[in-house]
Amino acid sequence: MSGFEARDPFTDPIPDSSQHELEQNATLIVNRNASLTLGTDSLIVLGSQPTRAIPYYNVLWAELADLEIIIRYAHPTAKNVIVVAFISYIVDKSERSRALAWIAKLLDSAYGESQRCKRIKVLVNPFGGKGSAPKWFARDIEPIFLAAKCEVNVERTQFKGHAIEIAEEINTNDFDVIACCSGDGLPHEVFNGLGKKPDARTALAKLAVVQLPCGTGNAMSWNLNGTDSTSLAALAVVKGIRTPMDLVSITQGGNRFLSFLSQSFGIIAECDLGTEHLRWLGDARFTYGFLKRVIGKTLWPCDLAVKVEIDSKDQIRDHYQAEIDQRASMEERRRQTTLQNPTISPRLGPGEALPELRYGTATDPLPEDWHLVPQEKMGNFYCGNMRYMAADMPFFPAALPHDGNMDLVTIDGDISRTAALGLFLDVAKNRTFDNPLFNYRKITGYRLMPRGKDGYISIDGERVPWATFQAEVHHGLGTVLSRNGHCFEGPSVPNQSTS
Ligand SMILES: Nc1ncnc2c1ncn2[C@@H]1O[C@H](COP(=O)(O)OP(=O)(O)OP(=O)(O)O)[C@@H](O)[C@H]1O
Repeated sequence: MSGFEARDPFTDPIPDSSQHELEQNATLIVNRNASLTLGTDSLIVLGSQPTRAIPYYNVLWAELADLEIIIRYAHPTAKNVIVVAFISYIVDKSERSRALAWIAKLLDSAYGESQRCKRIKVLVNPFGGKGSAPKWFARDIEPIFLAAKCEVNVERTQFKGHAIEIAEEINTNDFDVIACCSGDGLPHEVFNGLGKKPDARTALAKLAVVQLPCGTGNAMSWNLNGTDSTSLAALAVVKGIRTPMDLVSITQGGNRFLSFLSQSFGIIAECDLGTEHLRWLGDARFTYGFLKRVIGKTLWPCDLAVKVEIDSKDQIRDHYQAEIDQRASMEERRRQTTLQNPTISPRLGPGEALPELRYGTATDPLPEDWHLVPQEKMGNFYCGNMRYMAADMPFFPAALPHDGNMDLVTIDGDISRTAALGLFLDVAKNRTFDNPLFNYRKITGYRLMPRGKDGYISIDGERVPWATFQAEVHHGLGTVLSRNGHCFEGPSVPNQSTS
């Protein structure tokens, strides 16, 4: 995947000689022929054969046991696999206090603003990954958590909806993270379980929800961990930075629930949910469903009202850049809400249930400035809260974790088959944003009324009834862990028009 590879943590080169001119106290002599030096991006192990650089990102833990210094780290054994490895040396008795100070510095560099020793509630879907999730957790994930001194409490989900109950009942003081060894279904349930708590806002601000990719759809992990490798994702969670994330309230009939990923109506929903019987085809079932409907030029007429915030692509580009440029101030804000001493984001009052709905529910009269517009030619209605919808599907390149907006893409269903196919193929190459057929808006709410008897509406990949629904975004209501603390992984909105 472009964008991710450039930041591969294992490509850190051994520094050149100028970088060896480091402060004296950065180096710990561990025996006559060996030394450990804190370099710019890596721990440099001199005296081992050959000289090695271990990127700080890979350092899991370091400690002094009596006079033995032990450093555990993630060692790559293949492009997408890491395992726990360690080095150990005996330090001289006279060096003991210097060694302790050196270890403290190493851990500062290894963790930066990421919380150490996270307390993680792990939920394992025994059916995730065609039944492999429990094995993958034990083999690829748990050893990394334990080597990083995380506290781990594991529970297998027993039935559909169990994760909602677990999250609703969890004591928010006992954990820092809820990690889902699953596809995208379990995180959806966990956000909703936390949302049912009487103090939902506090719970959603305190507990970071993460995914350890064990499903077929692992969009959350692609967005936040930049991978669907279980071991790399485990390391990303260990090193993950708490990041507020917008969540979306969906109302339909008398129900209200949360969406963290996407809502779709039209070709995407049909390809996802309408091809379940073709699961044996693997990922190809989506392509098959897509081609079938493109060839048929299927339309999904509906009525749609949208609360648009930004509708020009140039302005969306500027908005995206401005949010990215604010990184320092976001980090500052996050520092004030570190997990060790959690306080609630200034936008949220502590101890309260889910926020009031600004725009009412799907059954209320439409807000005054909203207008239902008939959409006779709707082909694809796709509203996203994250960048990736699946591996190599960065459908929403301008999506940001907490800009207080949803990203809406609509595409007419009567465009030529060649154009539709071109758009589909261009998503993976991140070349759709400037295509005039790819209608892209930043929005804060919408109501969609489907027409016809029946069809598919997908919320976070789950089917909901074929009936009017309404969505509105809540700025920074949830919390996740991300690699960089401020944006999703992968290619972002192109700098300038590519069309
Ligand atoms: N023990 C269980 N028995 C039956 N269903 C379960 C069990 N545990 C979890 N589930 C259900 O499995 C679904 C979630 O699966 P998962 O999170 O792996 O996401 P998914 O995206 O649906 O999976 P996949 O990506 O493999 O298609 C949820 O609906 C959840 O309630």
